[in-house]
Amino acid sequence: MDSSDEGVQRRSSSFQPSEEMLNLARKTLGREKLSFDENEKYNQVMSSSKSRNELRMTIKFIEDERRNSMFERKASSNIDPLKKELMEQLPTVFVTGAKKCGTKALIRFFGHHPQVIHGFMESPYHDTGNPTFDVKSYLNHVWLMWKQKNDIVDNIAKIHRLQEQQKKIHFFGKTANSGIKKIINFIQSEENFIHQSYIDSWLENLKVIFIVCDPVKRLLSDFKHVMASWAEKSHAVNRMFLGSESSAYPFQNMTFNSMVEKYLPMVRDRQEEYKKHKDVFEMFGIGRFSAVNTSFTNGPNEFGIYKQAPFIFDGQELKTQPWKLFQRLEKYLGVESFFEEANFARREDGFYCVKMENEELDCLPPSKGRSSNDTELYSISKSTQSMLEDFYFSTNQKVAEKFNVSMNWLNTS
Ligand SMILES: Nc1ncnc2c1ncn2[C@@H]1O[C@H](COP(=O)(O)OS(=O)(=O)O)[C@@H](OP(=O)(O)O)[C@H]1O
Repeated sequence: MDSSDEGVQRRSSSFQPSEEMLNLARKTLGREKLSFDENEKYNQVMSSSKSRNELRMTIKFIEDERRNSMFERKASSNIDPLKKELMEQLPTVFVTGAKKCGTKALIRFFGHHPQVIHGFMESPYHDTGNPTFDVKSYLNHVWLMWKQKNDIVDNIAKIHRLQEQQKKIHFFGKTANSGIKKIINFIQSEENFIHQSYIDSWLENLKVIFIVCDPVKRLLSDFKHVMASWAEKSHAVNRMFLGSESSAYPFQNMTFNSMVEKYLPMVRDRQEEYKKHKDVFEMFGIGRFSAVNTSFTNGPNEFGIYKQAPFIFDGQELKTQPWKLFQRLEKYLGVESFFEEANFARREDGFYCVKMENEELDCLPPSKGRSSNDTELYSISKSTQSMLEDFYFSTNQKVAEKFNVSMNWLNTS
């Protein structure tokens, strides 16, 4: 049995659904018609919250197994992840930060810099509990990014050009902070997994860009995306089978104000109760940016596991004067000057896009940038605003002071 098999074994042992539940869950996922007996069973399951939850866990169990086998196929694909060339392709700049603050816009637009390579996909670290397998899968994935070619990027050609000109290459990856830590811990503790000299110099030079943004607007954006996917996926399995109070869609019938009114007091004052709603817990928690404090500092000149200070900025800057932000970022990375106002143009709804050499615009897909279509559902009352501002104030202020980040929203309260 190789190490990846061990991972699958470990994953499967925690929850073992019954054959009957598996059958029901498979049919549910495949939207297959149920026989009379199965239908009876299904109604029985749905009438009790305990067995409904078991069905939900069984569906998740099947989905996890499918995903794991997909990773396994990837990890054992024709590229040997242990090959030196591949191993030495870890991102040299990680783009991370709070969800919905603009990580995609940053990586895609800054990727037009002549010294930057980025892929047209995220580089998530999937934690299956088997770090050897997970890091191999990660390496495979970044290898695909490294050599990607489409209408907008041609990485191989760009890499060749940079090598010929003997210019430094910066390889951008969009990976969550927790994943970055796991990768670093693994390659440091696993002797000879990747050449030690490579690891040492990689870590010494590794740069991290962390995006924050107004936590109230961020929360609203998260809320909108959940609501939109709820509306768009009316036939989604979750929606059909998980009942109105499911943890996947706990606020489907609420406005933003009523959602905050219900859940914020739980987050703040009644954490035990709140733990039942893990997804919502995370949704509120992200805007505290506590990951910045825990990841980057052990003291004024130490940055935790990182050797270099992070570049932290307010994602709002991507919407106002992105070229100014990009010029600061060029300095931080030590790359040649490239971006100026003329590299940008606004799309119809006001969001910026990058103007490419052929004059065409490179914009984010329309699903990004929904902030403009406000409705009653998404309005923020004064009391919601001030409750949320109070909730986020002190943790945000700490980050602003320690890392000298300008956070305009802190001055309004
Ligand atoms: N130029 C441009 N085009 C489109 N969108 C832009 C741009 N600049 C910043 N943004 C903002 O990015 C928000 C999405 O952030 P993320 O990419 O971090 O979201 S995600 O967490 O990866 O899903 C997205 O949030 P919403 O407006 O709520 O969709 C945008 O506000």
